[in-house]
Amino acid sequence: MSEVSALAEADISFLKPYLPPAIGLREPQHDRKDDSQSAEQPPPPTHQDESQSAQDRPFVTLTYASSLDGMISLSPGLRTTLSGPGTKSMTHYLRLHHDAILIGVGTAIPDDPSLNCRYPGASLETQPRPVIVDPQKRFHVRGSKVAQLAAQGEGKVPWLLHVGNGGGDAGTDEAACERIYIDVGRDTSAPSVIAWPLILKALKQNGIDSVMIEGGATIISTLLCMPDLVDSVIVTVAPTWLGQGGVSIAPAATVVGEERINSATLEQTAWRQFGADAVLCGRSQVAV
Ligand SMILES: NC(=O)C1=CN([C@@H]2O[C@H](COP(=O)(O)OP(=O)(O)OC[C@H]3O[C@@H](n4cnc5c(N)ncnc54)[C@H](OP(=O)(O)O)[C@@H]3O)[C@@H](O)[C@H]2O)C=CC1
Ligand SMILES: Nc1nc(O)c(N)c(N[C@@H]2O[C@H](COP(=O)(O)O)[C@@H](O)[C@H]2O)n1
Repeated sequence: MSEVSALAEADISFLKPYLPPAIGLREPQHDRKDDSQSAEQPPPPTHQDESQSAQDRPFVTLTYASSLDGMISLSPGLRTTLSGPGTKSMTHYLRLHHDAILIGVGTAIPDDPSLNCRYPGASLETQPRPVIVDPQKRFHVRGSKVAQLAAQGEGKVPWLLHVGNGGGDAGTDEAACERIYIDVGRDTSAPSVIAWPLILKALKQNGIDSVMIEGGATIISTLLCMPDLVDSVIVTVAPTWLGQGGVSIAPAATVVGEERINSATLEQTAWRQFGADAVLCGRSQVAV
């Protein structure tokens, strides 16, 4: 039996307002559970910055699974399952509705993820593009799960985002991926850090209109402090505590004058239970 099953109509209605606007185009027309329960309808999707986003960046969804103590893995580099069957199916439904899934190399190396969509009815055409932010070329894509799935026609060929201009020798991994080089300029104190507007612009220029950013901790924590770049946030909360020493989602502290203020807040929120887990959807609140 598949580990991922079709969502009930009420679950889909709950998620819909937080999905990229193209919703409907990729909906499999079969294998959906019937469910007469109707979810409350939050407001329709809005874009954080309509004029800028439509041109320069895709629709951005941040999504991850957290424990009750705000952790996403038991220890750095340890793949940790938090989502139950219902929220796992929800994640694959989200994957179905985005053009790309993005993770950092800090997740790609230890997790060796599949990054494909196993939702019932998903086809190769509807698969999201796996994207790995790997500025320093640390990920060996040949032999990785994501490359194997692409070779088997069960996922798309992954894109690796690097710093630079594409110079240098081609490595042995070339057939298994496509590389996108982003020039961050020479005069920078952090030469391996790519500004997020540049990452998102590169995706948009390569035809990505929606991206689901799944982690890890560094990437999610950073983007939570950039609400103008984020359209939706969808968090699975699992009823468990991972304990001290785990990897947590914690945006940088924000200080205004001499006062500590909250680092990030969601608005237009909605909660729903999927099996034993709770799912929180919201939009990043942009400071005025
Ligand atoms: N429960 C959940 O939902 C999830 C849990 N996880 C867990 O999270 C953990 C990994 O988190 P973490 O170690 O923070 O890794 P990340 O996946 O956030 O990757 C961090 C690395 O990505 C690169 N990177 C990130 N942002 C940028 C940028 N703006 N420009 C250039 N490079 C960038 C850097 O690579 P470099 O160091 O090479 O410069 C950085 O060290 C794992 O334990 C994983 O299992 C991950 C996803 C989801
Ligand atoms: N939603 C969610 N729940 C969990 O419990 C998780 N551990 C993760 N991890 C993320 O999903 C990726 C694995 O994807 P595949 O199933 O291998 O396709 C992993 O790399 C994390 O990004 N997510």
